Amino acid sequence: MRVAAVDQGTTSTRCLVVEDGGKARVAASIRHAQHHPAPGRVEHDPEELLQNIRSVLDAGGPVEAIAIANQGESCLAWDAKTGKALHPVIVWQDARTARELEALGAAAEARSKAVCGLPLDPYFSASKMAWLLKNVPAVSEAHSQGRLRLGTTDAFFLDRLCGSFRTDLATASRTGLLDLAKGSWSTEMCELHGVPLECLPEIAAVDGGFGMLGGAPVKVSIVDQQAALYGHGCRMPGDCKITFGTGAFLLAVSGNERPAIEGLLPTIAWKEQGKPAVFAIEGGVYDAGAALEWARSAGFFADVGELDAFDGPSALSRGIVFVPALSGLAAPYWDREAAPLLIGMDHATSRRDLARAVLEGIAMLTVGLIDEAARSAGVGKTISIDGGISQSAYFAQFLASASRRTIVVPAMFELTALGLAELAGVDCAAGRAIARTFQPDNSVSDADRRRFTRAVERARGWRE
Ligand SMILES: O=P(O)(O)OC[C@H](O)CO
Repeated sequence: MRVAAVDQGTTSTRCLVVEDGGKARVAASIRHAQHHPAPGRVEHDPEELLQNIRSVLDAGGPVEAIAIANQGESCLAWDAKTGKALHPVIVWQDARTARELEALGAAAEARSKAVCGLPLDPYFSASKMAWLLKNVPAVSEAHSQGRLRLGTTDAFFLDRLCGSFRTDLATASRTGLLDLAKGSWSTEMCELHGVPLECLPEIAAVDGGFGMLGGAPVKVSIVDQQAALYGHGCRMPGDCKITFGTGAFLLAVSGNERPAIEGLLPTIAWKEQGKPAVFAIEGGVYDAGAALEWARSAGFFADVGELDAFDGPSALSRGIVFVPALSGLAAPYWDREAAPLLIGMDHATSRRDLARAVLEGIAMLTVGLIDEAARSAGVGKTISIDGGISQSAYFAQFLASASRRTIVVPAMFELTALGLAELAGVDCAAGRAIARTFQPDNSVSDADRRRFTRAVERARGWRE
């Protein structure tokens, strides 16, 4: 079978054509514009994303099936009659609704955690959809005329491309509106946020079938992180992956019951037709690749090749610490007021020390996620990682040593696409070879770990 696996992510839209045996080729990859209309706001042009999906699929040529991954919590409003978007996509990184959520108070947050497993953070779609209704006249007008559709980007793409106004259970679990126990939209959460339930898409299994596109069925639709979890081959409770993209996202399979956890989040890993939903625990670092991009623009390094190896003891062990809280701190802190912190330099500190501190800071925030995951639900001794930063041998070794776990890097770079193809029925087992393995050594001490924790405490609440 030949499947076009489309990864519509935060920064680009990619299409890989994957065949049985896991043989994959990148057909096309197109970057799209990031719009920052005001501080803390991040938007995408929905028509640009749609056009990019069409273009990368065209480049892929004829296939027997299509599978699409979406960028998670990013969402928008559109007109049911014309299909026209009524506002740009509000991207998952966008924090414009922080105040509104704070005003909802602690009792509301406790209900949100109980019903959908998520805190009241602007990261999730619910408050973004509410913002659209309250602040965009075209959206409230469409609502009063019964023409409004609200959804994550997948529902918009599928509606426009295949005439199928649907989302899947895994993506729905990222909105803050899903009743995790029932697997359906929660009336209580919709009322809490002021999101009209009747404007939301129907919820399907990830392989529920989403209509036809260019003569091929869209067999699979799912969040990119969950697709990557599947692509890493994680199936059993404790199997864990971390993807280092714009942010860093840890997911660990937890089984068929909602995991009882604190700090990290229960989420749906996937739900295949005729099978029970599989749960995962999830934790994110808002800025991973994004922090590295910032470090590059600040002149800490010029080329990623410079980040593969460093001499001598870590920056952290020498007291030079970077906390990459450019967008605040996500799990387990949920602190949008945290700010980036770079501390511990002296007259001898070099540009290279700073670049190294940035890498180590990203790794240390991720170690915090691993520790939390291990505390609450269990994480195996081996963790599989992917994404841009995973290619730095220094980073992977540091992560292994700091987390006290074996870190493996698969040979296949495109794990999201691999997961999509597998969910669509392509046999990819042969494509899942491990390229590199990093065993923990004693280069990161308990004192180093405590030092980083102290730096995080200093970074918190700065933007108050
Ligand atoms: O598009 P990515 O790869 O940056 O992933 C986005 C995440 O799903 C956001 O939660």
